[in-house]
Amino acid sequence: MVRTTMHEPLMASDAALLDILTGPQLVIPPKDTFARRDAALDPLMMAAALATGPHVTRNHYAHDFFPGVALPTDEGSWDWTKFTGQSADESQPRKRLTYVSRQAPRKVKAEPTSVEKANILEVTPTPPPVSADAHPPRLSAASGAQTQTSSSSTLPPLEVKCMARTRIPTPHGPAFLHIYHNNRDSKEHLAMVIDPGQLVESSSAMVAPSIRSRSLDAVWSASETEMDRITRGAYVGRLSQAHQRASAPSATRRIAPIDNIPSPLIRIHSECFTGETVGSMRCDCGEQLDEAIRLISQPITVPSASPSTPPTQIPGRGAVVYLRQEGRGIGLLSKIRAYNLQDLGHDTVTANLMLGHGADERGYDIAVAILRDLGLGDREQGEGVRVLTNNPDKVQALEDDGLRVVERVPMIPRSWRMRQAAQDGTLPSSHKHDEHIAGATLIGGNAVYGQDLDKYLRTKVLRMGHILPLWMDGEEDL
Ligand SMILES: Nc1nc2c(ncn2[C@@H]2O[C@H](COP(=O)(O)OP(=O)(O)OP(=O)(O)O)[C@@H](O)[C@H]2O)c(=O)[nH]1
Repeated sequence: MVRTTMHEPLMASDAALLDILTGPQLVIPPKDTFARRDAALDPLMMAAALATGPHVTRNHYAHDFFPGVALPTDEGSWDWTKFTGQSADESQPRKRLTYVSRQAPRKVKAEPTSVEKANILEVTPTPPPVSADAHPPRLSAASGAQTQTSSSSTLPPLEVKCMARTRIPTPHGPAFLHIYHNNRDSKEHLAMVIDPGQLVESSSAMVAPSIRSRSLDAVWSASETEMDRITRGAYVGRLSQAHQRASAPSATRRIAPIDNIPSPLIRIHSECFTGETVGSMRCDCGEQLDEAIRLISQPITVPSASPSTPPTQIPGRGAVVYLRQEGRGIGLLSKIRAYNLQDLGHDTVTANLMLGHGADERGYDIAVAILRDLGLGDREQGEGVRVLTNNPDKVQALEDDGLRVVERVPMIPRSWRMRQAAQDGTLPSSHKHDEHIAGATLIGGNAVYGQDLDKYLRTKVLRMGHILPLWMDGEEDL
């Protein structure tokens, strides 16, 4: 990779560059250390070096060189500062390097390193101006939503900013996908806002307040045009060739709960590539994402104030916040390793512990900040929320991070609900075989049954305290 041509021998400067990239310490060499060759390779390599190493946060995947390892706990493999390349026995050859990607466990990286602290302190006081097409590393306090809580006193207040929003038609109805940036990690966390009332152009038709991002609707720069705003999604009504109206910045306002209208329904969902993208039945994540969008999209019946007037129906409203914390925060690589341990007979909690991780390493402060930006669940201003989850620890964590939760709404696995209905004799015969449809955990799918899935659901109830009536052995066959 370092050679300029296939047959050219490794130059001294190449070797020095390689040492920097693979060495135990990140040392930035003085300018002009290396003789310039023929390509923009050095800046690229230096960028690669800067993007790895001890300053990565726990949310970054680190791509770097290590001795080949079997388990992440071996040889301090997550901690490249421990690797010297030298064997204890000087007569032995240097250890061979392999190229790997991994994520440090939360408990190790939650405390920022000195380099991280320096970066944070250096950038935060003077945030760069934000333009519609720029992706700023830090956010402007004027347009970003801040949380009051900070996981560490050394970190600046958490800020999130919605960079773009667009309409997504789903099998359950329309939604607005919002992409968020934040000043804690480099991931693009998402929010699916379900509020089809917003697609109606006349505001008089809206009964409930619109769920809109304050940071998206804010003015980002004096020079931004109406087209800049519309392109990033700061528009009202439904966008079409005939209708293009930019939104006005929304002042921070108190959204009072409206009489009789239930608080918005929300779900905080953590990324699961296997369950959501390839329909893995080792977990229920794909189904839960789909079920959350379906449940939030259900029309809401609003009882009338007087017994003589019939109830009215309004469109469903709420949001799914989608956090990029794969595998309960341990990352896809560790999750895949955990699956192999599960195939050896361990359950998901034990497998995590065997790999040196906690049972659950997720955090919810970014989700709470995103909801606050959407005017949801804010203790001071905004509506309380009803949260779709079976996990009482998640509710507690959300409340600790400042979310106003007014109700926990359970999510019953579709296969358990269907088997219950079959047992009660209330299952329509046309549904009898639906739960075996291949790939049915994917969006818009149906109930699906599998032994791995059942084992996972039972672990959640028996080992993780999820609040679900347990479907007992021997009752699974329809
Ligand atoms: N470590 C690990 N993570 C898993 C496994 N299966 C699914 N996940 C991850 O678990 C996360 C979902 O968390 P769950 O524990 O299923 O559910 P929850 O979010 O705590 O609770 P609910 O709100 O009721 O769904 C996703 O990020 C998945 O990628 C597994 O076997 N091991």
